[in-house]
Amino acid sequence: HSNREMWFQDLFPPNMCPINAKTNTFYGIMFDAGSTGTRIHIYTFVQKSPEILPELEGEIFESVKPGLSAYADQPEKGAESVKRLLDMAIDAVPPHLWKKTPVVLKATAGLRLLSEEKAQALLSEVKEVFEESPFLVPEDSVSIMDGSYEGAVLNVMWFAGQLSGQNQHTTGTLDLGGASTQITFLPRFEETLKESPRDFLTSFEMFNSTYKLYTHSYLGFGLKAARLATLGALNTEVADGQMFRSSCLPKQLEAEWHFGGVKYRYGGNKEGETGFKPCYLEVLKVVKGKLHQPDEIRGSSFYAFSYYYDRAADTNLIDYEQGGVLEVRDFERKAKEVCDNMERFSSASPFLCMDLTYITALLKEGFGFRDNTLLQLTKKVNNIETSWTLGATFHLLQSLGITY
Ligand SMILES: Nc1nc2c(ncn2[C@@H]2O[C@H](COP(=O)(O)OP(=O)(O)O)[C@@H](O)[C@H]2O)c(=O)[nH]1
Ligand SMILES: [Ca+2]
Repeated sequence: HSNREMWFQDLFPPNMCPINAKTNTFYGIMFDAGSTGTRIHIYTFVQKSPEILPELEGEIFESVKPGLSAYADQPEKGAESVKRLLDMAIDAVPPHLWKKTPVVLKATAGLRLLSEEKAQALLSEVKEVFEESPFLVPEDSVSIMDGSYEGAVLNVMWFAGQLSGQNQHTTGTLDLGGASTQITFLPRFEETLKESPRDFLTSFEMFNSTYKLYTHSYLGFGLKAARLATLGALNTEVADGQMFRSSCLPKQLEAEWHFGGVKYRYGGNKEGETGFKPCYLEVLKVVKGKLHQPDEIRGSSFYAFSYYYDRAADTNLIDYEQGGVLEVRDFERKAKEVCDNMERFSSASPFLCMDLTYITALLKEGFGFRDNTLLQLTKKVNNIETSWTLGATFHLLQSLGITY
């Protein structure tokens, strides 16, 4: 279908062809440079007339691991991983639209955790790759994204009903990345606006509407950063051969782990305690009192993405393809099951107990959700990855005047 359309457009420029007179097809290329991987999203939009919003027609998605921050000391190699993904766009976008197709990379928490100097070196190598490509390179095309923007574009997408259809009961979105975590919702009560820190509230314009949002990104509270925090290894100088131990890990375990360009040695409590109870106490130190708890969300339901989804799927709480609906207490039940029977889960990641326990503590003690708060776990809707990248691309196309 799309091949025919391209053939058609090449022969008859849209403005000369009566059938096509009002149909406008355009593309947007958005890179998500996350802490654990780099992903390219190539979106196709179709706008049938100036009065209605463009529709998302399709997406091409590809990803590579590790993320850019793993190339902290080899920025050129990092940029190379971006170039390989960008080559896909050369094939995906028809040549006559290259110059009108913007390419943007937004880095999230992984780069925020690097030194300014190393992060900038990576970004400028990537910028060079973009400049050498045939695509439109807007100003600020390569940057570290503001955490609240990340939350906003993810949430607004859902509210605009572009993807989700009508779901009036779900108030907001939760995203759990490797290095940071976001919470975003549309406040319903005046009280929430009054008692929230000022920088947690933002106005956001999209789809010709203004949304007043509560949104915050907690840096260092992503799943992988939380592992380090639980081990006591986050933001510390790691001495050579230093060993970090936790009751959340299998007793006999001793291993190595690379994150953000640093090598960590970690292991279980050989002699001491292991299991859910001591683990929960360890993890609690990481979250307790560290997050703002808006009253009105305690019993609301939320969409939950990324590692919430991945860990729920890993432990069969939801179907890997379909997703599902869970209560907060389901994560706790599963955390107990895994932590109190670590031998039985030895084929899974050694961090499974810690991850599930962290998710439980983050939801209950961090955000203050109730045991029966509903979480809607979703990965794809109509075959489109649910990601902030779609909202950000839409926003970008609007600001460049590429849509009508
Ligand atoms: N559905 C979906 N999940 C994604 C996508 N990109 C990343 N993720 C998830 O995001 C998590 C990793 O977070 P990451 O983005 O690397 O770290 P961050 O920089 O802290 O946000 C994992 O759970 C991934 O499965 C995507 O395009 N679609
Ligand atoms: Ca992310």
